[in-house]
Amino acid sequence: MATVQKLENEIKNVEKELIKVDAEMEKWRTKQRQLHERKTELKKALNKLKSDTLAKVDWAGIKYEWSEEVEKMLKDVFKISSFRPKQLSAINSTLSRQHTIVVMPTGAGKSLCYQLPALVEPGITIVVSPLVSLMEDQVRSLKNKEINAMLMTSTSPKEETNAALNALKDIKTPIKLLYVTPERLAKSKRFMANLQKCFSNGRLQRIAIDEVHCCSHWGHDFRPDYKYLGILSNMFPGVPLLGLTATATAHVLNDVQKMLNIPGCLIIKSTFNRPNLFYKILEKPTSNDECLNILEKLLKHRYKNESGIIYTNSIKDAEDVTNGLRQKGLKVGCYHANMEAEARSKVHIKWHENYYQAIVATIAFGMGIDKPDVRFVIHHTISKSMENYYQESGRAGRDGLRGECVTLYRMQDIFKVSAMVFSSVGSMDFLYGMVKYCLNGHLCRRELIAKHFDEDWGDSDCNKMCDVCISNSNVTKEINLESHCQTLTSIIDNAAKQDTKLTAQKLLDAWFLKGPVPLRHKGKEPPFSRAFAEDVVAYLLVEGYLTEDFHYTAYSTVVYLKKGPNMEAINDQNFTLKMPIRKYTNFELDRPAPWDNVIVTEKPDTLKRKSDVLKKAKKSKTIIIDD
Ligand SMILES: Nc1ncnc2c1ncn2[C@@H]1O[C@H](COP(=O)(O)OP(=O)(O)OP(=O)(O)O)[C@@H](O)[C@H]1O
Repeated sequence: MATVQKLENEIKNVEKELIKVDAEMEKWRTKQRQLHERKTELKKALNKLKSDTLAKVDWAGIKYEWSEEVEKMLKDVFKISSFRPKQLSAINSTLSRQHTIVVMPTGAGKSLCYQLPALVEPGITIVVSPLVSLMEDQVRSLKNKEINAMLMTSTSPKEETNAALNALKDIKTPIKLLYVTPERLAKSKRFMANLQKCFSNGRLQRIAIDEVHCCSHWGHDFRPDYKYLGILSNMFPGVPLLGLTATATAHVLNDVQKMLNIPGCLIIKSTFNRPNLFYKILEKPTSNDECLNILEKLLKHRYKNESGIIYTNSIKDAEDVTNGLRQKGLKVGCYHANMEAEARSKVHIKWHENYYQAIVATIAFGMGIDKPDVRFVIHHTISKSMENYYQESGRAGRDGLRGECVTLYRMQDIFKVSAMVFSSVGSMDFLYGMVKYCLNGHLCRRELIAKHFDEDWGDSDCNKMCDVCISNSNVTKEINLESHCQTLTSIIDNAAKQDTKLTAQKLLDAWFLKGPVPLRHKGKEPPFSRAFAEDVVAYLLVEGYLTEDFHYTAYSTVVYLKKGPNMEAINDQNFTLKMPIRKYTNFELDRPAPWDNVIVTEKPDTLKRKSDVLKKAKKSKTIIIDD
């Protein structure tokens, strides 16, 4: 008969067994996780190999049965004398029925890559586009070229929707391109049924997906509706998909291929270097008035009579800066998401027609800006990622003439942005990428941008078109941060003992022996300015020696600083940490920018466009042709 003792012993034995089983299971779970990770890595490597192999084909160099027709259409219909880099490769690959993703910077001419093939073959090209105004612009411009194109959105009048739906079924329709929003494409049963009909009639030529990065959570513009597009490759076998984007990071491209179900597809990537853009980081003053003074000088002198954009990171800032500049007699318009569509459109038009010298906008002013003569893009606050920065600053100089991209940077803005973005996945890494770009004072800014887009910069030349290269300094000075890390650690630990959290400003105060006495450290003041100390704090943050700690209050999010995971290393005997020292280079606010330093980004054989550029560059003295 079981005794209490016996049962208790057995329970103990079972518990011991369970511990063993748990340990064993944990081992297998780890093994399972590792295998999954390895499988994902291998799949990625396989897809990359497939993409790389396809990319080795000389798509532009081969003569195809359609080559003559393509050349003829280019000249006769589009009135363009020659292709820009990678356009012909993209056209030939999609006409060869390859699933292709085209990655080109803004304004490089992605639309031609699907508009021209649409005319070479019978049937219809579907163009999925996220923005109605963009679609309207394109359809208008196609109609001007006497190309039959239509659009279908949720707000299209009934007759237009019916006409578009009929065009899909009608084998005699003259329609060559049909633009649709992603939700129309996948959510409207009627549309899908007619598209199926178009496919079975052999008339579904290809599906172009503009702004294809919207498929990816990692993109700067994720749109949930894009996820429906994953069904297309299975539903319409043999119909090539052509994704187009200006976003080139490996993460995004990988995601897009996965979402569209076209792993290992051909990726055609053109360079992200915009040789005509000058990049500059400008020290942002602490007071709003001083900041407005800088903007005033820039608009009244450096950018006198020139057109541009000032990006802010909040609606309030956009309104304040607009009002501030208006009080100084400048003609600027304000643009943000809280305005009615009609008011936004009015501001856009006034800017387009150069009534406003500048538009002061949040990032709501984004896709579809096609003003060629934007001479300056000023970031009043840093962007939330390099990706965003490239897109936003890239709106300058679309005509190939000099454009200036000026970013006002100061440490405090990091926290303004992080408090807004910290809850979304990966956002802090994106933001820190942007901060690293601002803190950089020794590498060419173009090189950093190229690295961000996984592009090989090699020995390419910036032509002194960034503040780092113009400074002419080849020597990088560094500062040792070990002792400063010790001091900051002691301040943070001491505050924690007193149950006090430190914002960046409080941390700096304590470091400079200011603020509440109990929080100050026992040593000396740092041997440099507060502005330099801000750089040190920002550097330690982006390198993981400090970390942000977010706390909600009723009205806002407060950002405190605490020790980051890498701060542990200060206890190692061999710990060293050096920070490259940067200086803000000279930048004349009171004199016109050197507009005569013109860089023509076109290939020399694009004569028409080059001559356009030359005509516009009345003031030009130096023309550098980029071959
Ligand atoms: N080969 C070419 N030669 C001269 N001009 C061209 C060529 N290809 C396109 N363009 C012109 O360049 C301008 C920009 O083209 P497009 O709008 O297609 O750019 P995009 O890459 O789609 O830019 P975004 O990403 O901003 O939409 C258009 O005015 C277009 O007519």
